[in-house]
Amino acid sequence: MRVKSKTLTSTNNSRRTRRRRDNSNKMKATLTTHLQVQLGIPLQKYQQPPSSAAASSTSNPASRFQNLLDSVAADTPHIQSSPEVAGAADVDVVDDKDFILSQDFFCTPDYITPENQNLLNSFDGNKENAQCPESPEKLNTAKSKKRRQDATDDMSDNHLSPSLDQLLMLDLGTAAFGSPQEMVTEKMSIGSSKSQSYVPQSAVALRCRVMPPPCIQNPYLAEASANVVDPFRNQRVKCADIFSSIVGGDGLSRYHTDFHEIQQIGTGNFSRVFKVLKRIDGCLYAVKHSTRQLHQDAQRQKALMEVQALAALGLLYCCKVNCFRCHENIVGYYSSWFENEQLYIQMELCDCSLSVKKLQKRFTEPEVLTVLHQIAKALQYTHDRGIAHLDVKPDNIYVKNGIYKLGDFGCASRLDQSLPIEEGDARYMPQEILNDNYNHLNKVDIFSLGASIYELIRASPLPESGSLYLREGKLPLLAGHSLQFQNLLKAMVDPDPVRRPSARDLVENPIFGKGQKCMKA
Ligand SMILES: Nc1ncnc2c1ncn2[C@@H]1O[C@H](COP(=O)(O)OP(=O)(O)OP(=O)(O)O)[C@@H](O)[C@H]1O
Ligand SMILES: [Mg+2]
Repeated sequence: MRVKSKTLTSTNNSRRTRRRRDNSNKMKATLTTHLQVQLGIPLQKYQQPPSSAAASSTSNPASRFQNLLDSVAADTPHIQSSPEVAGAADVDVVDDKDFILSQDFFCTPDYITPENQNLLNSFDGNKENAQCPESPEKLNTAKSKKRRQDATDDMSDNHLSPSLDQLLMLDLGTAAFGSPQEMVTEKMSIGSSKSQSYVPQSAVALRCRVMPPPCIQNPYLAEASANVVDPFRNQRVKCADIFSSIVGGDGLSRYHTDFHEIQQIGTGNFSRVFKVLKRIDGCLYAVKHSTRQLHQDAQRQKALMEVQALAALGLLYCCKVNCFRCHENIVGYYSSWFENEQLYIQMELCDCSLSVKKLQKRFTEPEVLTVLHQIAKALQYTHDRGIAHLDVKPDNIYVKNGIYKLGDFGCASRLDQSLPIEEGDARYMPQEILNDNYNHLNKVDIFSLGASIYELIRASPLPESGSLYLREGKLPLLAGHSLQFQNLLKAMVDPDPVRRPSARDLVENPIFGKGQKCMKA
């Protein structure tokens, strides 16, 4: 009985082994097809018959690829779902992590796929140095650290053809940010390879996705959460340095990955603005990016102030619909990032600005009253939150579907003077700010709005240095316009900022009757 039982077991085992081999072969065929599609190269040459695979040397890349296929096939759940196979004593034990890592590697997500497929071109099974990926989980910590160091050396030796191990070496696991020494090593490896190969950049950028950049306090938000605990702060700061300087190198552009550029729609003194289509949601946006590279932290921080002001104002929590919405008269803000040392800002797309040079049209009184009322509402909202725009002018007023919106918060500052003040376009600035009197920054915006409205009525640009008449509060008679309107405009450009109406006064002025409130451009 005992012998018979043994014989039966042995027969069952050999049947199981055969069935397992059949299943494995089917699985391998499927995987090969799948990998061929992923890699875009024929893989037959890397495969060997099962018998020779076992005998071949582990240093042979072809056999390592075969082993990889074997491992995946043996570890695939639907094969193991058979209790017979699952229970077989002679099944090769394959670490789950191998499968996940291998698949992660081959199914590289699109956002890290380099535009130039050099990596895949370098994947040549005939080359001695092309090694199959090895799970870092199987390596002890010391080995893992050594591999990182080795790879740094390797990259400088062979930067044009990084091996698969090098790519995997820059793992996304918990060891992503280890000791400060490791970070230094990382920085060196990035620095040395930056101009030569994009692959390390991709890998490091991936790390930065794992360890996001620092949380920056928004100075425009009164209730800014200064006490928020950031457990990764020290590590984040190091990461942010790398992030801001390397992202946007060859083949790794968030702008080009996420957006399709349609056309340039504007140019400012410091930036260019493009109409873009966001690939993932199919919607149109405006993306503004600085023309100059921002090499220094101070430059970056200054540029960021526009984003922070826009974020503090361009988002409004709407209880009715229980979501964030833009203020109707402030250009909507979506997102921002650094790329190639330039700041990118994704905004609501508007139809055009009220630039007098571009529009070349004379506004009627009802039309300018609509502009005045809507931008006064934007300013009331801005001033109520302790912020001054400081660059109100027709170029920075956009129109979308008949709604006027205030944009370009590049000069925004706090009314309490707690932030540096940089006045905007001199043509629209009142005398007091040119004399460095910053006590009534909200009234600076009122003067600039008055000067802008005056320009829209005249349909010709103000002189470069601004209108002396306006600064002295001397408004030329505006033929064909009501006295009520002319008096309001005169009050807005009063040389004494205290006597100028506030944004709230403007919004509530009886000149904007019921009809005016509903009127669109
Ligand atoms: N969201 C938008 N939708 C449509 N057009 C826009 C948008 N943002 C900017 N523009 C266009 O781009 C031009 C330049 O933009 P912006 O004023 O923000 O740049 P800037 O460099 O800060 O300008 P400035 O010279 O005023 O400092 C605007 O005058 C406008 O014509
Ligand atoms: Mg502008």
